[in-house]
Amino acid sequence: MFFKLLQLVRKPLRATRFWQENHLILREFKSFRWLAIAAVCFALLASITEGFGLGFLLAFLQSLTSPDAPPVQTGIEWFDVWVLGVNAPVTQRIYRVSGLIVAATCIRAVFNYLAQYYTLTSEVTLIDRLRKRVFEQLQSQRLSYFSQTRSGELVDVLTSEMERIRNAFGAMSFLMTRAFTLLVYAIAILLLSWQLSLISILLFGGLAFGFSKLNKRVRRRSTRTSQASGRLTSIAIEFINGIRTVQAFSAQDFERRRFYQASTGLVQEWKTVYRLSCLVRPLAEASATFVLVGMIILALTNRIMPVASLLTFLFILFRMVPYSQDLLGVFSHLSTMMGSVENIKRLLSDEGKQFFEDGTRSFPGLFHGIEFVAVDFGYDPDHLVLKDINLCIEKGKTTALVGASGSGKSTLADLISRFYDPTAGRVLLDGIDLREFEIDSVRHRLAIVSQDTFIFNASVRSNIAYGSEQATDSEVYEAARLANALEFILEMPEGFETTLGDRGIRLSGGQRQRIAIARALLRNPEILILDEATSALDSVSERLIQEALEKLSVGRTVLAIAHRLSTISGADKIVVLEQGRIVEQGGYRELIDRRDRFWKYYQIQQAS
Ligand SMILES: Nc1ncnc2c1ncn2[C@@H]1O[C@H](COP(=O)(O)OP(=O)(O)OP(=O)(O)O)[C@@H](O)[C@H]1O
Repeated sequence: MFFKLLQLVRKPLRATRFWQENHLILREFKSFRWLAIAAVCFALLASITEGFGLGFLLAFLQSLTSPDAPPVQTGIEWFDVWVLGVNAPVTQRIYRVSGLIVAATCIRAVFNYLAQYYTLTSEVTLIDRLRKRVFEQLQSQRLSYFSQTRSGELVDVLTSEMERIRNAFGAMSFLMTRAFTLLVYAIAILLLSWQLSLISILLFGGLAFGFSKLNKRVRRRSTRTSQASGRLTSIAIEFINGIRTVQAFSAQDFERRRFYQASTGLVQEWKTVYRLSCLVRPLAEASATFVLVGMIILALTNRIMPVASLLTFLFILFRMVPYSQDLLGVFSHLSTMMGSVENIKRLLSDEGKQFFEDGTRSFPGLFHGIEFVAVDFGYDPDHLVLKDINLCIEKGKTTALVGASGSGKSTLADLISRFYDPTAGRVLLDGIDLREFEIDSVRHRLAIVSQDTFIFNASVRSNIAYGSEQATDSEVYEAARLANALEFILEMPEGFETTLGDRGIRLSGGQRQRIAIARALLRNPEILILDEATSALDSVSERLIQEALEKLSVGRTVLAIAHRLSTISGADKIVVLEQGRIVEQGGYRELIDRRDRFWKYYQIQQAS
């Protein structure tokens, strides 16, 4: 009694835990619950119709084997008399029952069709919702999240893992329909002979228990296949994205080894899973046949029931066996999907993630300037990249950042766009903390022309109008003209409609940069961040770009990160960074005359 009570309490607890563990996925059902309910209802109706079919089959067999015995009846008088024809001659009864069997099969087929349709529709809707949620989650992550996570793993979750979840959902709905039908079968055999049913349930229950242990082992191994698959995708994506570097450094062999190793590793993991999961079906088949044969012998030797009932009983049992096998097979298949479920849950979960906290003020535009007050910053808080930065970037002026590679110039610029927040200190826009502003209102007035401008696999026009979708064709044309990009764009086969290929692979470095300048010009930004390309350009490209940048900078607040000191001779203020600290600042001539840090850089560049 005590144990029964304990079990009653434990069941809802287990259901609650299941909900808690999977609510990130399960809550998505809300949006398509009617579809799911329709699927369940039709599956249920199909199973009930199957039950009727079995009743008709019993009546059919009875009429054949014992024509004189009273036929099985439903107890509903009008149905028994008018439809089953219990009072009619035996041949007519056989015809009627045959017709009923055909009708039940047809109706069941219709219900099955509807159940399957609604299930599949629910399936794709669930995946659509999950994919969008994962995407939203990624959108709300800080930039630091992406530098800590391998892009391949994220892509893997958005593509293959989603596909596996879709399979899992399909398997679950299959499980549900099979379970309904099995329930109907169980009721039917119980009605035919509860003793024989009890023996079958005990024996089959024992088998199912044994197989659930096997499934648990499969589940544990499957998590490792998901990890291995993520690793493989990561390597593939890195290889494709870095193909220029791979070829330039003749690193094909290294990449091949890395890829082959990961691929073979994945195969090994799958092999281990398959070794276990493939055991389930044949083992189940063999043991079930053994049990069934035993039962037939038992029923025949002990004459437990009339022949028609025994035939129906066995017919149902024979149908139950593959259904139960399917059920077990699906369980083990589901077990292999648990790794994917865990990966998606990890992405959807908020735990351990730092979300971007947006401000509430709308940024009205810059009136005085941007100020850094005692700013410290470190990608990892124990290792500061910027230390005690105090700096004023005046409105309408050009401020240039100079310093050795790795001194923190790009990082400092990134703090203005709020890609990162200071570890200590504040960045102020007209005296107000940047964190108080709605970031979109700030970014709308800001443009970045950086070393690694991303070119999308879209037309030249879409690339220039990226982020300014409302721009007219003539505005795009004008921006391209001002950016000195018009000439090479018009030379392309389809002009502005030419597709640029993955990451702008069809463009030269200088052309890419001019597209970036046109993109910035179109935004007409108040604040401009220029991260000069470190890669050397030919002198014509350099002059064209410099000219375009000068046009772009007119009347704007500019923060320029310079590698070539010649490009910043016109800057209003030059700031020299060394190991994350400002070591010198002032006008170009003033710093040259001071003959200190900036002068040293100047000397080095002059010499080279
Ligand atoms: N996403 C990141 N995660 C961790 N560390 C980073 C990241 N980006 C840059 N760093 C580190 O921060 C330091 C400053 O880098 P930053 O890119 O700001 O220098 P920089 O002066 O702009 O260099 P360069 O002139 O070569 O572009 C470097 O030590 C760099 O390794």
